[in-house]
Amino acid sequence: MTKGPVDSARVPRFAGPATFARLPRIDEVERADVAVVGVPFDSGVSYRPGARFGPAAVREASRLLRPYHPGLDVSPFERVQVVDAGDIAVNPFRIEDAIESIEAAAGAMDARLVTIGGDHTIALPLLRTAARRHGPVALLHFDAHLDTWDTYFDAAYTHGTPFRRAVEEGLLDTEALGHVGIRGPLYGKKDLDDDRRLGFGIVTAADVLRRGLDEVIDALRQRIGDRPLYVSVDIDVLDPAHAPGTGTPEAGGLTSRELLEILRGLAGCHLIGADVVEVAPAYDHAEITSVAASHVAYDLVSLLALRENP
Ligand SMILES: N=C(N)NCCCC(=O)O
Ligand SMILES: [Zn+2]
Ligand SMILES: [Zn+2]
Repeated sequence: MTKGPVDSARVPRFAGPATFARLPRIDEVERADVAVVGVPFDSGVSYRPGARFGPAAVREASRLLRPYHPGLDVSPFERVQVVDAGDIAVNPFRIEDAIESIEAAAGAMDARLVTIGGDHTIALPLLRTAARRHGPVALLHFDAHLDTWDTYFDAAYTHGTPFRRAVEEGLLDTEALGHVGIRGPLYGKKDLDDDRRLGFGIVTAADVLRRGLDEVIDALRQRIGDRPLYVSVDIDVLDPAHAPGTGTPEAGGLTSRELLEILRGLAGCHLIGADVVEVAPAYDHAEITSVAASHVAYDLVSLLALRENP
């Protein structure tokens, strides 16, 4: 038996403090299979700040989630024990310190994680934890941006650089790396050459439109196979119409429907962990972005729940 969310037929969903999907806190259960954890950290951003408030906004927006996922035909909270593990509290003034704390805290959690950011810097320590458990992992990275740049103002650890660092540290299986949703101006053509050299394949936002979802999903599944897979979702992969509340918005992005369908197309893959990052509520309107992020997180939890044996 699992302990599920607060019953919204008995306690109105707008009452009480918000845990993700109104799930129990980690201290309310004996063990957890899947934990949703927040990382309120945004000291690695290059433009608009504010993703430190992402975890709280996504939890608020997640009050309306319901326990059965018809697209994947699964009741994730019955199938496995899902909890809200609260926030990892990290140093907002020293990025390297914060990265170490995230790595330590994530490594100490005995559950598969869906992490809510926070800016994209946090993917690096999360990938370190994933690689320590599984060896180099396959990565699907949903984002408008490559995030394989080298440095900003000589800083190596920023939200534009986590995946270059991850390749350099040997955390990723370079046979199985994909970006999805890439678009927008770059600093130069070299950005793409560097990215390719690191091992990444790119499905652009235009590819999603032109090739269509089924073909894109097939190609991604072929590239990943049954390797241990980490999924990192920068909410700016969505068009600013679908996610205005983010720090580095780019026109011409995916719809939330497209993103959710691609995620559902990964059913059965060997997902081992995931994050949803870059929700900056101060730029949001009517919870558009945090609602989208809460559904993305729900789909990721559902994908993890589908595969009971991690
Ligand atoms: N990871 C996100 N969201 N953005 C990276 C943008 C880096 C830049 O300002 O060029
Ligand atoms: Zn981005
Ligand atoms: Zn990013």
